[in-house]
Amino acid sequence: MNPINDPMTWQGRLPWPGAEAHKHARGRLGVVSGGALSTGAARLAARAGLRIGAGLVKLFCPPDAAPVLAPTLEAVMLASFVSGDQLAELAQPMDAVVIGPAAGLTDATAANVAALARTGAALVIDADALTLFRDRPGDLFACLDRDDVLTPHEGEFERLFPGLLAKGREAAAIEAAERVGCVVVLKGSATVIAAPDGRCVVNGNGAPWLATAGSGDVLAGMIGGLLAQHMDSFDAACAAVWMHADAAGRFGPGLIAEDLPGLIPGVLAGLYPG
Ligand SMILES: NC(=O)C1=CN([C@@H]2O[C@H](COP(=O)(O)OP(=O)(O)OC[C@H]3O[C@@H](n4cnc5c(N)ncnc54)[C@H](OP(=O)(O)O)[C@@H]3O)[C@@H](O)[C@H]2O)[C@@H](O)CC1
Ligand SMILES: Nc1ncnc2c1ncn2[C@@H]1O[C@H](COP(=O)(O)OP(=O)(O)O)[C@@H](O)[C@H]1O
Repeated sequence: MNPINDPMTWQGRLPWPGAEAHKHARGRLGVVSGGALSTGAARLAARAGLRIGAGLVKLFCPPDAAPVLAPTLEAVMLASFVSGDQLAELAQPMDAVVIGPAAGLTDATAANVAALARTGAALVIDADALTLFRDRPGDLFACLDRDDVLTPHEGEFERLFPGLLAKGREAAAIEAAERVGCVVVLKGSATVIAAPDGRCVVNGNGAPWLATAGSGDVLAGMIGGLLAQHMDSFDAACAAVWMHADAAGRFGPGLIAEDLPGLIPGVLAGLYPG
């Protein structure tokens, strides 16, 4: 049995802006959007990344999505790309990038993952960017390094690591993290967070209100927002998972994913040492 995800273990390493902070110094987060009919998930992730403290958040979208996204955005910035190479160019200045939420199960998404892996950004790989590699998981694993974070639910985990869940969720997450060489967040009512060096914790403040469409997209943005602020990937995953659940618990019945980013300031205030 691995330890419970205890804020005491990461609270002291949460990133807070110093007096001399400016937005670029706080950390830049990119989020890749799907096409015109699939922009909501990336917007949820982007807003969450901004709320958790990334100084600048930019959505990267295919050209058809730009006129859909532009009228919906305020603080979140926007740029469009036509190829993986162009996405990599846009992502080059980013400290972290989230890809997967409603990205599309397409060759273009696979090419975008490979292109992002060529940048220095830490990656959060979620949803479609996991599922699309079900028949060729090695192609995804070749793109990863130890700063990156995979965020599968059990269905997505089984697609990448067939049969591994039979060992139990904790053992499965630990073995998966060792295999891929990055942090694995196996989501569920008791989310397991495992690092390639064998660290593993189980989240204990899970709230069933999170069982609602889009809540995983918000979590991906929260992890990305902490990675963008140069938090260690395992700490970032642990902190985001706990804060995500704490936010849901504060709201309770009726929660929808759109509510979560606006609850982050209250959660942060409870952790702020100042
Ligand atoms: N606002 C937006 O725009 C949103 C957009 N979204 C985007 O939509 C796209 C498709 O999303 P999706 O939900 O259809 O895909 P996925 O979650 O793979 O489910 C497929 C099947 O997997 C299975 N399954 C097994 N275990 C499971 C588990 N623990 N949790 C969940 N499922 C589990 C289950 O099979 P079943 O149990 O029904 O047999 C299920 O039917 C994707 O791009 C996503 O990012 C969403 O994020 C929502 C908000
Ligand atoms: N019963 C539950 N108790 C606690 N957390 C849950 C429960 N069900 C889902 N969650 C959390 O909600 C999120 C759902 O993410 P995901 O399945 O990726 O949804 P989506 O793709 O709709 O965003 C995960 O963080 C998961 O841990």
